[in-house]
Amino acid sequence: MSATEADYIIVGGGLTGCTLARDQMLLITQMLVRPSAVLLLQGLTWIGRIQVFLMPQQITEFISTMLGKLLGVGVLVTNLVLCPSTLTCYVANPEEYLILVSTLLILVVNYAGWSRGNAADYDAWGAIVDDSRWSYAGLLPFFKKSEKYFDKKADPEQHGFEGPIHIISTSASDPDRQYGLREPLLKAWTNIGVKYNPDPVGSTEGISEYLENWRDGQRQPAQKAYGIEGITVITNKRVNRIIFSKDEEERPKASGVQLSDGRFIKAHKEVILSAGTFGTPQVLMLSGIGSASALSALGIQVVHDAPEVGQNLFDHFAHFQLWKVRHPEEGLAMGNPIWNKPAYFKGMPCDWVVNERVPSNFLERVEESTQDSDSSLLKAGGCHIESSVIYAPAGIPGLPMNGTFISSSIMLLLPTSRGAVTLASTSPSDLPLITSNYYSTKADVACLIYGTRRMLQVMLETSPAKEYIEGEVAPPGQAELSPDSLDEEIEQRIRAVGMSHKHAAGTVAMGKVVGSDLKVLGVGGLRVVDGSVLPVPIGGHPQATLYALAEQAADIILDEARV
Ligand SMILES: Cc1cc2nc3c(=O)[nH]c(=O)nc-3n(C[C@H](O)[C@H](O)[C@H](O)COP(=O)(O)OP(=O)(O)OC[C@H]3O[C@@H](n4cnc5c(N)ncnc54)[C@H](O)[C@@H]3O)c2cc1C
Repeated sequence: MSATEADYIIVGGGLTGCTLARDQMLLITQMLVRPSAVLLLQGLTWIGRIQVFLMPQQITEFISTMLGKLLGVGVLVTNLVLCPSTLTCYVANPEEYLILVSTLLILVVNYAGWSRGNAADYDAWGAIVDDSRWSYAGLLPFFKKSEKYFDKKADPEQHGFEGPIHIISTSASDPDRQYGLREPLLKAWTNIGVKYNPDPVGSTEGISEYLENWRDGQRQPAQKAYGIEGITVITNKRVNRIIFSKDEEERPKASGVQLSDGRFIKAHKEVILSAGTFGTPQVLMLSGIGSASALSALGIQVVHDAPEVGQNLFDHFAHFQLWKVRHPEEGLAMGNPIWNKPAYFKGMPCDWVVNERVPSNFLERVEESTQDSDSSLLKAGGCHIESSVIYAPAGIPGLPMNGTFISSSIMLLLPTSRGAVTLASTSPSDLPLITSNYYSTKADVACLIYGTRRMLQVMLETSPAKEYIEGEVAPPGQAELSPDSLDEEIEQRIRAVGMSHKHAAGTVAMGKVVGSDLKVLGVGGLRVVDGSVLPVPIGGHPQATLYALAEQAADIILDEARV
């Protein structure tokens, strides 16, 4: 087949798109239409541009330094625009991001943090869509299929050892990767009552080693892990819209896509959208699938009235804090000469992840005072807060990387706030509008205050961590926080500096816009396989879940194709 037709067209070559493509290549000819979420780096004075939607301006300095250290090159991250109303960032001009130069190093922007959600989170998903394939037990074979877990003694009922994604812990990655705050932090968290959890699968509660998908000392993006050799790939072209014809019953059926250069690519079997939480609803709406009244108001011909397209946006909203260490000469933080060891850059400078449930008496108070429609999720048995300490001033602009500062992240695992993605205009090159609504429910406010107070207690009041921490460094214009700060003071701080953890999902929710077989309801020949289909938040970093989602999707599609 030529590049004007394919059996299956996958729109979007990000995490799920690459996974899906590889899984099906034995059976079908495919096309991956891919404007590529990559950073391109070259030489010493290189300029990189980021195409992803979600990079917060505040962390570009950290990323630049980290990448520069990792790769031994100078890195300048440019072209980012902060959209204040949404707490989300875009590149200024997504059409412009690919500057092709001779020797390119391609790097996907994703920190590689790896964790599954709690079993209860997936069980809630399976129950909502009434399909056990999306429960924890239903997804487990696909978690295992995707991973190559580093610890051969780990439970084979829970882990895979032959998959493409290499998972490794901080301590196993290199015997020389011994960060100075590792033991003090472990002891402090256990002294405050958190249990050590050696393998956070099924139940994620407790303190566990930080896990990452790195292979042989290098970050492992989806297209490298799965390999897209042999697949027809069109890069640097956006899909403007899906083209519909009619099936035998006169229902709309996706018959191909139109690219930004005007070309039409025909799909003999299916169009599969893997354009992500913002891209997928945008393409659907531009193609006439969305709220009929909103589409008509823009003059877009309605193919199927689906008011839920773009709704249900959620993210792991987070509060980052900065801390000054007492003994910078001991090499506790990035910037000290000790950090010239290559081992220290075999992943994120972090040892532990702490997953906690907010106590039930506290939650009951929240639930009594809240009207949130899905605060029931909080009761389901999952964890509500993830805390971690990073041995560098991540997320805070303007601070020197001189071995003096570290940072912490407190992340809402099961947010109850919901936002929306809508069209800004009928032009596919205009970015969609994002109304994040992050941190807008009482439950979210209460859970993040609880998590922030826990972090303050660990860092400032609990041995041995407190012996290493001189104090919190307040952002400009803000007062320092302490474990005794009032709830209102902590809330005010979070509202001033809180930000997305870049885990947005949910805008094409399963059960509302797509069925549990991932087919878009109301039309034929069209599926969605990406983070947008999650109906509810999952209390882990999304990668592990999305690889499993794409693996299961590939099975569903292959099974149907075999009939
Ligand atoms: C800075 C950052 C750090 C992160 N760190 C972590 C982490 O440490 N751990 C973790 O688990 N998760 C992390 N994530 C989240 C994780 O990367 C995402 O959840 C995941 O990539 C989502 O996968 P996806 O396939 O749904 O979408 P994506 O991977 O975003 O892929 C969507 C693709 O579609 C393309 N596209 C969009 N619109 C169109 C169109 N119209 N035509 C053609 N192509 C289109 C995009 O260019 C992109 O390549 C991070 C995200 C960011 C941004």
